[in-house]
Amino acid sequence: MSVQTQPQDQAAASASPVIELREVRVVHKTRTGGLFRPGLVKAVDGVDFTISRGETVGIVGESGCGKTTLARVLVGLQRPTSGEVLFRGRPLRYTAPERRELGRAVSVVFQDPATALNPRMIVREQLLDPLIVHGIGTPESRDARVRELIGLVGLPPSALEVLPRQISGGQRQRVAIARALALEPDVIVADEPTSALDVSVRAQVLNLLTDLKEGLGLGMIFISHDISTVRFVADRMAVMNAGKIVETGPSDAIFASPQHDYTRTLLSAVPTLL
Ligand SMILES: Nc1ncnc2c1ncn2[C@@H]1O[C@H](COP(=O)(O)OP(=O)(O)OP(=O)(O)O)[C@@H](O)[C@H]1O
Repeated sequence: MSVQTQPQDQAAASASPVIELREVRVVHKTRTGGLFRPGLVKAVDGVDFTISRGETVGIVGESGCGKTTLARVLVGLQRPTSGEVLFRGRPLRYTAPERRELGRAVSVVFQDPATALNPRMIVREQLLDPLIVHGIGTPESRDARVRELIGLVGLPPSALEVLPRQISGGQRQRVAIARALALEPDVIVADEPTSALDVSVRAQVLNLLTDLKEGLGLGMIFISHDISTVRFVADRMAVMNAGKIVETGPSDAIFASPQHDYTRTLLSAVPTLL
């Protein structure tokens, strides 16, 4: 099943897809098959998926359904076992220059900012790092960009001078988001970006992500096990179960009238106020 662009996403419809997956499968080898006999897990099982600038698509499914493996395919960290990945319309061959270009165009925000950031580098260095690695700008323009980035995520310039452990979990995730924006990506993949945070700061980080993608016209793939959070962020969602996308459509329509049994199960776990 593919995730199609809706009429309300006119701008996105006219933009060409940044990433397109066609019948993508990823099979992992595991050690659980028995002695001398590795088992195989179909983590992603025949997924079609498209994302363009300006579009937000949520991916929802319970733990182990293949969301993170799919995210890794989307950012080029995982090669599919079969199927095709198109990057800006061309089949990805995973050459070093292509991976570099993909790394610039599609960035990722992971669940836990504590592991995404280097504990020994101050925030300024963490934000400068991608700019230096990609040879972008002069020392002066990089400094200006770093100040701009920290402002974009709602932190004061003084936050540039601290180590990750000197700020809160929510502030660390803001730094991770700033880092993900450093190379002006077309698409951000946010993989459970609020799951490791205190409940009290989750909404702030979600609001920041939605404001940024609207302000910057980014594409966003928002991944979560929580269907209510996905609905809050994404106009459209893809429901994933056992490696397959079993249902896709506007988030409100899926809430109002789920078509697949698995989606109904996810919705039955959503608390209501009545
Ligand atoms: N590197 C790996 N080697 C072997 N099996 C793996 C590997 N990565 C994932 N798997 C297995 O593939 C399946 C999908 O895992 P994946 O992490 O993509 O799902 P997920 O929906 O993101 O789950 P979670 O939210 O728990 O991370 C699971 O059965 C998992 O155990």
